[in-house]
Amino acid sequence: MIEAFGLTKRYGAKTAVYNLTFQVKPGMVTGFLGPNGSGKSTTMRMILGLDSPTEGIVTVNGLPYRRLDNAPRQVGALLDAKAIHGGRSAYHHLLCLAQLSGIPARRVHEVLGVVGLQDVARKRSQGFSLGMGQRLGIAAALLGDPQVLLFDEPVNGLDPEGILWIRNLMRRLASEGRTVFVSSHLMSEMALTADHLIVIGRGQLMADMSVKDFIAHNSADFALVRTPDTEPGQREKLTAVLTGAGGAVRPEPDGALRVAGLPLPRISDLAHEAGVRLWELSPHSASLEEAYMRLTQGAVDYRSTEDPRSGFPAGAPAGYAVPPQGALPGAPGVPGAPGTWAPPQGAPQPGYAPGPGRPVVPGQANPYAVPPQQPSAPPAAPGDAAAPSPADPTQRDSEDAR
Ligand SMILES: Nc1ncnc2c1ncn2[C@@H]1O[C@H](COP(=O)(O)OP(=O)(O)OP(=O)(O)O)[C@@H](O)[C@H]1O
Repeated sequence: MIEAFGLTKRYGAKTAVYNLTFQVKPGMVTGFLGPNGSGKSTTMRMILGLDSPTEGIVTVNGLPYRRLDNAPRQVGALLDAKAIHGGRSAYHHLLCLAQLSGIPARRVHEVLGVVGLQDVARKRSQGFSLGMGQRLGIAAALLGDPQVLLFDEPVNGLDPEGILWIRNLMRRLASEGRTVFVSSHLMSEMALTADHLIVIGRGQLMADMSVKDFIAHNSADFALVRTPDTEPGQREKLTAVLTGAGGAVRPEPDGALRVAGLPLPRISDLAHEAGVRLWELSPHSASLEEAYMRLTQGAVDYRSTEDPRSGFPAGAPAGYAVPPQGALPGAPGVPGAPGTWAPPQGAPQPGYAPGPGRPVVPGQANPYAVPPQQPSAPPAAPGDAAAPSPADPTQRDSEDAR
């Protein structure tokens, strides 16, 4: 059992965690959710005695971590999977940890098997992929066969198979009666893994309830209603009618209306009576992810803004400029249709910008342009639509530990 009472942590003027009181009970997986910078890692560090609370207290099995007798046998944690001596093999890394806590060497073999790293156990961990590093961190957490386990973002960098494996592992550990506390940004993942949720925003408690209750409170049904785009007055008319009938109506960014509190046949009848034509009337359920976003939207520290692309023309988003129709061999003749043409492989064209998202400015020297290799190819025409972005260069680490 983990118990926090009035837990507060300040770093100078910054309050990272404020007055948190909660319990993490044994026999279940408790998800610890919050946006970036909301104080999850700080809370976990305080639980593990790596940071001292400014105010309040947090205990594990009734005592602050630093007062626990042979703490690694009672509490296991994955905090930062990269915090490993890269020159050591997985086996030696775990053996060192085991020796420090009086854990027998045979346990190292056991946990290597549990996390599926037995075949690479003698390899230096600096060559490990992100997923292998996570597995090694989890092996270290399991080493002392502890009753209490903390995992900070354990699915980071894992592929779908790895995520499923972690989910099953957490559930199994909880079913053995252990206390399992897992932080994540991903509501959707926690909905599948956790029994209970603790949600924080800007360091403060926002929800502490079972996943079942969270779903019951937050996944309200609603209807999406769309009137003809060509008749904007219809949308306003329908909004007034539905609101008057007791519906909660909210405009969606794409022009549809989101209507809660009225059944679909009633919406249809009301629209018919008001003489409003409908292009769409469809049932929906708010996802848990949406409910979580709604809950925490006032507590998000980092918000993106639109990219105004000042000085760049509209319609040339990807760094390719489509030349005039028929100008290049192999280009299908679809003039000006974005996303229908890609340059032939191995033949960069004028105006090609290496890397996604670098637009081309017609009439200006393109600072990213590769010098033309085919002098006969014509320059990009101003206002031409762009072809699709180059392939996403990001690639997942291969997960060779399995
Ligand atoms: N050592 C520190 N010194 C100063 N500020 C800190 C320190 N550690 C954390 N913070 C600040 O405290 C706040 C909470 O950080 P924390 O890392 O606990 O959040 P988090 O929820 O784990 O974020 P993420 O999901 O991005 O990992 C942040 O604003 C962070 O910048």
